[in-house]
Amino acid sequence: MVSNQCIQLGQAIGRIRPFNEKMASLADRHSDRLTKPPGSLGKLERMARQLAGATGEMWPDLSRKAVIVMAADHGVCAEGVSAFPQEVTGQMVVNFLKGGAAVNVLARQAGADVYCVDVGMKDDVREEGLIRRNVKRGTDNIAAGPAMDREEAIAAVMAGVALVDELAQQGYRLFATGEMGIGNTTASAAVVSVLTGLPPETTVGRGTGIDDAGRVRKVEVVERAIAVNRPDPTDAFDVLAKVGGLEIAGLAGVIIGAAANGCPVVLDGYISSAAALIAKQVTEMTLPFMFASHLSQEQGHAKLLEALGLSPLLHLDMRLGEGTGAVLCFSLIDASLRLMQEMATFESAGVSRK
Ligand SMILES: Cc1cc2ncn([C@H]3O[C@H](COP(=O)(O)O)[C@@H](O)[C@H]3O)c2cc1C
Ligand SMILES: O=C(O)c1cccnc1
Repeated sequence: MVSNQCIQLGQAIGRIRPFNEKMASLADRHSDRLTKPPGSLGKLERMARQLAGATGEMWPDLSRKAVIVMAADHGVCAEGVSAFPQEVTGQMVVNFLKGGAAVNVLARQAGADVYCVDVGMKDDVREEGLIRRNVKRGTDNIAAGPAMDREEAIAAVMAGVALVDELAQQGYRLFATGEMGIGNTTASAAVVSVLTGLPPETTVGRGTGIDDAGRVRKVEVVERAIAVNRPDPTDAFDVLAKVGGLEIAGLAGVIIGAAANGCPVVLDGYISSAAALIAKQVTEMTLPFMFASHLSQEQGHAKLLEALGLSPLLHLDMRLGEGTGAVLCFSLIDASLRLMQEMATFESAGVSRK
């Protein structure tokens, strides 16, 4: 039976417009008329091209910006895969809502709003400002069986799509992906291993800072999760349901939703990029809307970005998550658009060229 959620997801995918090559070429042409050697602004120029092609506008107004922090818990924490206890997820969510986390500070600096979503937290947090879209009170332990069922995975994806639809209605045009979920680098590594074929030895990192022995255990846990669940790498929802997480699913939905609304979406670190791999698997049409913000210190992130065909803008040795790296790149996107709009051309400034 095809559920209502599946139909809505199909409709969202159907709304994604293909990359506008004509607008991208116009952006390139304009860029080459500006008072600089062609290509000398590097990725800032390529960004302007991609923004034009993705939005279908030469000068998109991306002044309204939102970072969506999807929060969820992970049953796999029972295997001792994180350096922090599970209750930190809920405690950090309260911190986000009070404005005290790193992502809040960086969002204030970037002129962006933070939206925190309970898509799968274990605790029923009722703090003011929390967007309550709980699909399941934490995943089950992926080392012993599936994280969730397929319907729950699709419902979490749709929670992300629907939220972006709402925010786009309110005028937001630029999104960043963020997350909070103790244990989520383990689920992300499992998703990445299944979808890329890379062994867990390559995709498993230290997350919040586990030691060598902890990492050996984490690799073994991811190997077991894949062996026990046997997810189908050609079926993104099977992968999400068997070895994923509710925030990873929610963020895949945010990415699909952004694309459906013609809005660029800036990816944060490892977990966000794992969600992007899911979105890419659902439809490659999401790819032109994605920007990779930074290269996380988390092992495997470089290979994951390679699998997405994306090149990170920043190398800051960060390994936090929450959306921090993505929000930092909002100012680079603003810079790219501003250069395109405000720089003089060779003609207008009377600067010679051959
Ligand atoms: C205080 C604190 C704030 C955080 N903000 C993001 N994360 C990050 O750490 C978690 C993933 O690492 P692991 O898989 O090792 O648990 C996620 O919640 C992620 O967003 C945090 C972690 C902690 C402890
Ligand atoms: O890259 C990330 O997103 C990350 C890395 C470590 C811990 N939490 C998040």
